[in-house]
Amino acid sequence: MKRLLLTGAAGGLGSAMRGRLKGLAEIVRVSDIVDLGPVADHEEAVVCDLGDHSAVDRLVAGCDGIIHLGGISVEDKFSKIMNANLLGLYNLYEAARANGMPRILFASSNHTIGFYRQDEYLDHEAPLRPDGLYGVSKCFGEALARMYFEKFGQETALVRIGSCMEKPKSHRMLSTWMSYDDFLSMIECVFRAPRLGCPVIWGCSNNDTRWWDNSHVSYLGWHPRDNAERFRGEIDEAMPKPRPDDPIAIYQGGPFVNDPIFPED
Ligand SMILES: NC(=O)C1=CN([C@@H]2O[C@H](COP(=O)(O)OP(=O)(O)OC[C@H]3O[C@@H](n4cnc5c(N)ncnc54)[C@H](O)[C@@H]3O)[C@@H](O)[C@H]2O)C=CC1
Ligand SMILES: O=C(O)[C@H]1OC(=O)[C@H](O)[C@@H](O)[C@@H]1O
Repeated sequence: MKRLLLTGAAGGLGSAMRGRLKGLAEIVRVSDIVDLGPVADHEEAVVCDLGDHSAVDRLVAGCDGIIHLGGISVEDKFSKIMNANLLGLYNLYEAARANGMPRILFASSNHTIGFYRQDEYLDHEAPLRPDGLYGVSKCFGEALARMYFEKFGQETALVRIGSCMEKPKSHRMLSTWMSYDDFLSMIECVFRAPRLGCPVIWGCSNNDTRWWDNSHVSYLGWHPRDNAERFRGEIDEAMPKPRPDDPIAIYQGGPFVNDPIFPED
């Protein structure tokens, strides 16, 4: 691919993935609302608010693929979520429609289904059960992407990321963790597949205690290799196991189920 757009490139996951995308495209266009730091030879940097329609149109122009990580990534005031995750998504899909419909990988979240219990095993057809306004915004993103697929043929991978970070940080994340290497191999599969469609993909590694079934996307050939189980001893030593009646230990969304609705100023 000639030019791949990475939004949210200054964030936690964006900064971790940024350097790993070099082999995927000749140019990686990295974007965020904040400064992007030093720019490598194969990169071009664009500072842009996802809520700005014409700026997003310029951002997407000339791109052959989009990894969309930008947005509010935890529970927050609705006004903040609305700009980045609702208006921002609409702007991104309209820009894609106007610019040749590049394939999109959308960073959705396990918080679309956070109110399922940890003893339930889900497939992609499980009805949505978001655990907060942030989760609702990811449900919106998935629905918007689906509509652009049905109406216009725009392809998107709806990646319900569990916990993508260097290593799991809690007992819950022994189930939800996805390693950076596994995310990278998923990205490669998504952009190399001859046909993608608009599937939900559960974003977790090959964890012994995972809760999600990806068999419906076996056609993508993604085989996550890491397993959070190797961190169990470390987690057991670092923190007590939550009590079984603690919502953190009951619900797939973990601590997010306890978040309040944050008031506007
Ligand atoms: N890291 C994880 O385990 C998970 C991440 N995700 C999703 O993956 C994406 C990346 O996650 P993280 O890197 O952890 O989050 P993060 O909060 O570190 O990064 C998000 C980036 O989006 C940028 N951003 C926020 N509002 C913006 C706007 N209006 N215009 C342009 N950029 C804006 C922020 O400046 C930030 O750099 C997010 O969409 C998040 O919802 C979903 C599930 C789990
Ligand atoms: O559930 C989780 O662990 C993750 O889910 C998310 O959607 C968040 O963006 C991330 O900050 C959390 O760590």
